[in-house]
Amino acid sequence: MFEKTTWIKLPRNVLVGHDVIDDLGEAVGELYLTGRPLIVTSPTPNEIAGDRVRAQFDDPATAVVEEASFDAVEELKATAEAVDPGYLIALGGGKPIDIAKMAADHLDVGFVSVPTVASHDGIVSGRSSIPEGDTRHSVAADPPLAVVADTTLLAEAPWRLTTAGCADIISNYTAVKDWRLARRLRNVEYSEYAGALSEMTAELLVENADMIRPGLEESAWVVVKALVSSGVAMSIAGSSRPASGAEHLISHQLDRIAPGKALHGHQVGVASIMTEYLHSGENGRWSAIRDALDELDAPTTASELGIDDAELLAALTSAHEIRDRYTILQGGINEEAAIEVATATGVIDE
Ligand SMILES: NC(=O)C1=CN([C@@H]2O[C@H](COP(=O)(O)OP(=O)(O)OC[C@H]3O[C@@H](n4cnc5c(N)ncnc54)[C@H](OP(=O)(O)O)[C@@H]3O)[C@@H](O)[C@H]2O)C=CC1
Ligand SMILES: O=C(CO)COP(=O)(O)O
Ligand SMILES: [Zn+2]
Repeated sequence: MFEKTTWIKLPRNVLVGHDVIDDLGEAVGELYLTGRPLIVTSPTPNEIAGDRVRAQFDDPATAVVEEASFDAVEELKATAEAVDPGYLIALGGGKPIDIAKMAADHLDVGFVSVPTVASHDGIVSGRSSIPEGDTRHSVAADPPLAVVADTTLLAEAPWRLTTAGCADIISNYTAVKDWRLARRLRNVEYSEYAGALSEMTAELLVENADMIRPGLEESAWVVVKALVSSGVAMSIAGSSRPASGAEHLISHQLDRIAPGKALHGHQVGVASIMTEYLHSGENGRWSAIRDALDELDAPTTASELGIDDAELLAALTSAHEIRDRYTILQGGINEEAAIEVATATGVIDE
């Protein structure tokens, strides 16, 4: 008997464009939500756009979060108990969006994502990534009911955050390769639809790389649409598999070994150059991934990440230990092989 059930949760309204933050009230109105909103933001986005958001709602409450942590989620839930919101609006980068996403899930209310930076695909996905001690937990939660991404604001945000978003998308190439490998060798459930969407998203971004430049609204548009697509691929898959393979394992290890040194997207981009080499060898597409990252001003070496060679090699050789996810690094890579891949790809100097 056919017993599979598919349950795909996706945003209902996705609004991307010039000054669309002023249409947030209308976009939320179409969701038939009731009650007052609790706006979850962090200091800079609150300063930049908080008043524009608040002006569109009756009796909004605001919570400003300073850090991404499980304590911050609990504090937000306590604030929500006091203000009794009908739904949450997350305004900012990954930090307030992840916290609001997780708190909304616990409170059983909806949330709307209003990203002010295009730094990674978590701004639209159904996953929160919350650090705890030297570990990072990737927690499943419902994706946003709506995403309102104002390209005017996103184009003005720091360029390095946008290049990190681009690199997070480019890493989808190797994430999908790892997923297919896991299907072949471990019979892991695989979605052709999600895999193809994720790969096509990376392809489109690379094809448009020459028009992704600082300060250009068109660039913000291309990047945020790619992030939305990647989030949709994860929602279809019901996991982060289409966008997170061995390159993400290496990045998660770097977060433990060298915390705070580089952005998530930049780490997964550099790691992706190496995992592509491991998949396809010296004549594979690793140099195309490196060139695409370079064209987008994203780092391609450990030193550009601000990470020293020993830290990179430690992350590479221990990445397989942190999660039960079959990838090209299954069983681990030894020190000699790690040096070989890192030097052959130019990630560390010979
Ligand atoms: N869910 C997922 O799948 C993933 C989640 N993450 C999580 O996301 C977080 C990192 O994401 P990131 O977006 O970098 O986080 P932040 O929310 O910390 O934003 C990055 C920085 O940009 C500032 N900022 C926000 N908007 C603007 C703007 N328009 N102009 C200028 N500055 C702005 C913030 O200011 P301020 O300091 O005032 O907030 C902050 O300093 C981490 O907590 C990480 O764990 C990472 C990868 C994947
Ligand atoms: O960053 C992500 C996808 O780009 C989320 O992946 P993780 O599940 O590894 O946290
Ligand atoms: Zn990522």
